[in-house]
Amino acid sequence: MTSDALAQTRLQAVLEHPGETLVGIDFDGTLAPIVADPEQAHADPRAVAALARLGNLLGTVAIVTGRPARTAVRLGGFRGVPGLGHLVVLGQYGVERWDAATDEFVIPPDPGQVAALEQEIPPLLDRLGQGAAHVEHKGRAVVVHTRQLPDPDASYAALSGPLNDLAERHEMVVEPGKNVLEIRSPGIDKGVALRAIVEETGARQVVFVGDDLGDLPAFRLVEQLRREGRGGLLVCSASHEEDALSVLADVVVEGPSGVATWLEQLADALETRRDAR
Ligand SMILES: O=P(O)(O)OC[C@H]1O[C@H](O[C@H]2O[C@H](CO)[C@@H](O)[C@H](O)[C@H]2O)[C@H](O)[C@@H](O)[C@@H]1O
Repeated sequence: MTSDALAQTRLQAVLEHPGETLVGIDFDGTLAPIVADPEQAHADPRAVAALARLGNLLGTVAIVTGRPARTAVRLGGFRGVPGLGHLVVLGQYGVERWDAATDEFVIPPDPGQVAALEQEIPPLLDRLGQGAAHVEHKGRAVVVHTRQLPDPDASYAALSGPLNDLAERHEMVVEPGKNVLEIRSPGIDKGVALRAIVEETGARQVVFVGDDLGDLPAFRLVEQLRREGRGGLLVCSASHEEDALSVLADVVVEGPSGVATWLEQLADALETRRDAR
């Protein structure tokens, strides 16, 4: 079968079994455009509207993000949206959770070593001539951004080794991303998070939509689920910044606006089938 035919077959399985389908979707670069200030990364309203339609059609819709769950809920504008009454947000790579149905957050305490590690970051950045880098504090993780620096790629290269060494000394790991080096605890990733919600919901078809290296474990998990006999469809939100996911994807769309269009088309197709019954 050609890859196009395979993608079509995988989509068809979703269309035929929406009630047993889980859609997992990343936030930054997928639902929200990449912008310089992480506090200004709001979800595309078209994507949120499409997710609300899908919330009435599919078994489960879950946001799986590196953002803290509270931040994702706020920047996504997900609270109180009709159709998103059962949305699940898995934040900080699955450590945190928000359920729209109860409006409850489950947020474990921050790991103790983060505070000590954070204190070392400003002098380290200064020593490396990168003192203007934006530092995002996420409680259980800390993120150094190079996007707003004069040469983001050179700064990224200069910071990568020293931040990895710092993380290692504090028994943490670096999650690389688009102009970001995020220091966080090991042991959980989006693949682990996605596996847990797939088992919890009993989903037989899993769609995952992502754009960056942090989404790779979720892509790998969907490949694994296929080997275990479940259906899986992978959608890449493509950009010039990262191409690791496009080779694995069944569907490649152009950034968050392409994702919004793809979600709208999925909702259209599912509604047409529902109305024809
Ligand atoms: O798992 P995600 O939802 O993709 O979150 C991963 C990281 O995304 C954020 O950074 C990215 O988006 C920023 C806003 O558009 C952009 O400025 C940055 O360059 C991107 O890498 C976020 O700030 C991090 O905390 C997340 O870990």
